[in-house]
Amino acid sequence: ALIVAGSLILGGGIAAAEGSLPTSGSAGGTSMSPSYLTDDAGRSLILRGFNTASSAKSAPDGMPKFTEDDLEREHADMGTNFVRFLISWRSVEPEPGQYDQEYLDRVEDRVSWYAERGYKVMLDMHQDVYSGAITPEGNSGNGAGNIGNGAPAWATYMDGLPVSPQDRWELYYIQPGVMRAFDNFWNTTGQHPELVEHYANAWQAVAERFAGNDTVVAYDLMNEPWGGSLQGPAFEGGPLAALYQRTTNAIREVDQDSWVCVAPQAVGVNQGVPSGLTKINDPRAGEQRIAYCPHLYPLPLDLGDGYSGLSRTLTDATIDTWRDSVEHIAGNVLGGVPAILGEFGLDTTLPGATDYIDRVYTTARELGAGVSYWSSDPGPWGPYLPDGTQTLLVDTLNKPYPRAVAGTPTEWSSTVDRLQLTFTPNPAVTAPTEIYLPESGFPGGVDVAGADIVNWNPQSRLLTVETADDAGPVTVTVTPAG
Ligand SMILES: CN(C)c1ccc(C(=O)NC[C@H]2N[C@H](CO)[C@@H](O)[C@@H]2O)cc1
Repeated sequence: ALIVAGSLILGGGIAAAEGSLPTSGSAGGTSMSPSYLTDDAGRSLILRGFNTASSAKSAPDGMPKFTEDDLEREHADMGTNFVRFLISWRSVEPEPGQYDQEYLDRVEDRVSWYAERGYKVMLDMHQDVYSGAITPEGNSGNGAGNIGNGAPAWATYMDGLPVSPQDRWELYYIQPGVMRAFDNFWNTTGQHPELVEHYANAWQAVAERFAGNDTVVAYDLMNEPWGGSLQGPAFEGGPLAALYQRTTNAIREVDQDSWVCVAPQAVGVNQGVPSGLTKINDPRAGEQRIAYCPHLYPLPLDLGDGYSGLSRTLTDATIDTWRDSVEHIAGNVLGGVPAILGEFGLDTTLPGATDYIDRVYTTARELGAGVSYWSSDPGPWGPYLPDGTQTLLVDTLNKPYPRAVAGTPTEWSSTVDRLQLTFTPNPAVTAPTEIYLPESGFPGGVDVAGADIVNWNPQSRLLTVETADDAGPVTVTVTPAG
């Protein structure tokens, strides 16, 4: 089943995505007690940032149109601490078995921009519609494209099947040539067992470069997977899980510490349909460092009414079922792993946009999930228009949040001028808890109840606090100085 913009199109030869929306309550999941990625000091990370950037999809050099000054502005305006940074298989492995170290140098340069500002980076092996090589006009070079992107041309086997022009980019997914390219990649055809091997080895080459880099905290193995002729649990629990396991094993040969993030299939699950993803085992010693990275794009939002009226009601229902599925997959299926909302976003000019964004961040906060908003690219979806004008997103996102917690957070909430955090300190963590405070709510000094101030830096907007080790759950309340 192909779901696009308010309509459901049943594509021929495709098993409809299985699984029905849970009618009420949890989708069989148990409300998970959130777990978190941690930094080298052992602090629980609460990650807030952007996808950067869609412009990388068609760039010959694989880099986003995003400068260090752009990052400086984002950091100053919103205090973000995370990025889902788009990389591509075509750029990593331009020819079979040849890994482009100059491309990885360019990625490492960008990672250093984030490192200098205290960010964590998740590398996203991005694809949409398999590859730019699915159409001659869409392919600006070895799979760089703005219709499709991701796979290199040499890994794109359409077997001569057609790909005709489509009004909407999403519809290219069910074009015969694209379906075949995916079926060959997943080896559903039995003709190309080598492609998933190349994919896993390309990830190993990336992990080899960043294994010792503390800023790169996670690898998002595949963006919005599409199973071609295979859909739903048969795909997610079959070739998708197999690719994730093979790639995790390959990464762990060179990198024991980064989190491996696995995403469900996009169609259906982005819209709240329960995922059929199955367990991925982490061969590392100690705690499993697998994370779950779903996306959220409620279909009703595309009705054009934005987050208002019936569209809002249906969107809320979607968020509820989506949350149940996240709790079930992250909490039960994958074994109590952290979640990162890898993508969500909307046209900020739509009615109710601020309320929708707030609703999603509240859901993420309750799930203990990180968030990377789609996306930092200039335009009405993002924080800035092409002329640099701020959209409502900047003020909506620029709120206090705990960035790194010296223990396990149990709940937190904030308004522009108040933050409250309850957590159970971890005596093994000696680093202080770090909190971001926007200038709009904290123009001067700060008052802290429930903890001792270690430092307050009005330039970086970072407050650090510490609590007595032997305390049980502590509640820290931060307000502007009286
Ligand atoms: C038919 N298929 C497989 C399909 C259709 C639509 C999307 C989508 O809108 N995804 C949401 C956003 N995510 C990408 C980047 O990852 C953006 O281009 C989309 O707006 C995905 C898959």
